[in-house]
Amino acid sequence: MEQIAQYFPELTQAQRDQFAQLEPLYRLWNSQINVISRKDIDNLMIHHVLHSLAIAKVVQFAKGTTIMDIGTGGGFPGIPLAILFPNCKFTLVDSIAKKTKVTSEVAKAVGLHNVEVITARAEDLKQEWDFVVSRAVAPVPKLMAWVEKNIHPGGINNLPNGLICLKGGDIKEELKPYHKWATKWNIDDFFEDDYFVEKYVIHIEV
Ligand SMILES: C[S@@+](CC[C@H](N)C(=O)[O-])C[C@H]1O[C@@H](n2cnc3c(N)ncnc32)[C@H](O)[C@@H]1O
Repeated sequence: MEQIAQYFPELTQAQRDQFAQLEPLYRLWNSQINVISRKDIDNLMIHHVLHSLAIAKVVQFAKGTTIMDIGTGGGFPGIPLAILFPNCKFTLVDSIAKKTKVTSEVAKAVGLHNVEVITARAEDLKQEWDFVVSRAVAPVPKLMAWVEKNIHPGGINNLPNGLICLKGGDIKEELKPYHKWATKWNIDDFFEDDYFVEKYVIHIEV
């Protein structure tokens, strides 16, 4: 928990309590349904929770903003973001029901009233949101092909509505078609752990 508070000192006690609940909850659920690599569960707070929160270092979602997390798996980046932004509405989507079961149970146990969880394929979603967020799901062109229809342009935030994804390694090729609309931030400028070297937050305006 202190690893999170160090970078987000303005957390309320309620949010600190919610973040602190994540580790025991994910340990319990992950022993039944694998949503995080078993080798990585000891690194939950840095590799999964803090990594998800890198998005909050590039955009402070305003009250009422709607956000969809596509391919949320066990709830990343959606669950940590929903704790951090209690006045925004999050829809967490994955095509695999076993994974959305874990996400729903964690959201319920933590008392997140700003989260709905849907089992569906991205391609079939009809609803619209301000932002779509995503980690480790598909290359940017594929993500955009799936979800561009679900993002309405404009918005009330410091970044225009669009796709925000967490990416790593060499992403030059996948960003090429979007170079006019994409912005990239190095996560190791925000957080000190070596895990964040060559990891990026990417925003693409619609
Ligand atoms: C590698 S996991 C990443 C999970 C989570 N975002 C994370 O970072 O821990 C990729 C997830 O994307 C989901 N997924 C892949 N294609 C999808 C699609 N077309 N629609 C919805 N979910 C999809 C998979 O079911 C899987 O749970």
